[in-house]
Amino acid sequence: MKQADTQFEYISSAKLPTRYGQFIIHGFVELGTEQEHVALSYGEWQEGEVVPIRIHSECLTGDALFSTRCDCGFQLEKALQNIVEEGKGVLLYLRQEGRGIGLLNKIRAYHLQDNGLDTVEANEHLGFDADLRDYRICKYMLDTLKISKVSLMTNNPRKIDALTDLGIEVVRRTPIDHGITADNKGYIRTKTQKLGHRFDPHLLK
Ligand SMILES: Nc1nc2c(ncn2[C@@H]2O[C@H](COP(=O)(O)OP(=O)(O)OP(=O)(O)O)[C@@H](O)[C@H]2O)c(=O)[nH]1
Ligand SMILES: [Zn+2]
Repeated sequence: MKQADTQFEYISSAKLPTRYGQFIIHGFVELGTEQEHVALSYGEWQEGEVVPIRIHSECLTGDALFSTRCDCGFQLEKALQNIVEEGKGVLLYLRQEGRGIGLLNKIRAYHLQDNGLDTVEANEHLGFDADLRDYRICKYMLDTLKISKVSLMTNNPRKIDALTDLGIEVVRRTPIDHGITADNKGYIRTKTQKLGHRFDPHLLK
């Protein structure tokens, strides 16, 4: 599995038993920034087979601290469950906290949202674009795992475009609309209106 790239490097893999099933965790590093990313794989596939995947952007508050301010923690859990139900799949866990602005800037952005700005306005107020995420490492991770065709769990069309531009065939999109709560409905509405996310309008009433 060892392969090198000028920008990314695969480091190592190990068993990762979880509440949902027995995954394997694969570690990667982005050279230069030394940013560390992981992929969790489950089951087996042939080269050229369509594999269910989720690209999950780090959200410490939602993924680890049970926040209901966003839908991330719910989506993370549902993605792992879906993969196990399908019998195979991969979760790419990218360390792009706060859509790329980092944890502390996300807390600054949350503070601005507590005072009335929406998620996009808050980023802009802090001098950032609405979404700074870079998906190039996905191609390297998927190549390492011998995946060229995917069924992608997402509500975000930008992820489909990013993978397609990188040469990964997105054969289908599966919505992942779990975790809509009274605390995050407004945030999700803003994502649909300003960031192009797709949600069933009935879920946001
Ligand atoms: N800057 C900023 N980042 C946020 C905010 N709320 C959540 N995030 C980050 O947004 C990222 C998740 O992005 P989302 O827009 O929820 O979803 P997505 O990954 O684009 O799309 P899906 O695949 O459909 O989940 C994580 O990195 C979170 O930390 C916020 O108010 N401001
Ligand atoms: Zn979140």
